[in-house]
Amino acid sequence: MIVPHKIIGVAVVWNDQKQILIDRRRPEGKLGGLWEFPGGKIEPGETVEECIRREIKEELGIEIDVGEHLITIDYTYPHLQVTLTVHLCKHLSGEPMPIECDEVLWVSLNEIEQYSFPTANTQIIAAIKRYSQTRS
Ligand SMILES: Nc1nc2c([nH]c(=O)n2[C@H]2C[C@H](O)[C@@H](COP(=O)(O)OP(=O)(O)OP(=O)(O)O)O2)c(=O)[nH]1
Ligand SMILES: [Mg+2]
Repeated sequence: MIVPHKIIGVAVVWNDQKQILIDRRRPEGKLGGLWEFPGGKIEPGETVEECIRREIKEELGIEIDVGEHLITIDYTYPHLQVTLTVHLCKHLSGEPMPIECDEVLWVSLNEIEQYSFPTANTQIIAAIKRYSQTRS
């Protein structure tokens, strides 16, 4: 069966306390109620970096600095194929607000396992852990 393919820019946003921003998807729909890293579909003519900066402003009302590419994940759910292009980002200003989601939260890398993410995110979280080990 052919499923739709979405290309998504995804932000791993760090603050000065070495916490990461996660948001909870609205309860309705596929993957409802799960936590994710903020992001969304790349629009025509937009770079991944531009997409990520725009989506984070739209969804959470904050300004970020979009930094280096962390990992790209291709994953196929029963209903959808996603390509998640993940960048490491730095929080610049603004208090995150749940504009298009249910909840937003700053979490430490140690706490992140306590939250339920879509299956594709397992690889993202592993990559964040590898990255933070090489840095410390
Ligand atoms: N933003 C984000 N999306 C993720 C993650 N993991 C994951 O599987 N996804 C999937 C869920 C969605 O199907 C897709 C993101 O698409 P989207 O944000 O543009 O669209 P959506 O499903 O929330 O809703 P819509 O705008 O299409 O109505 O990628 C993640 O960590 N962050
Ligand atoms: Mg989204």
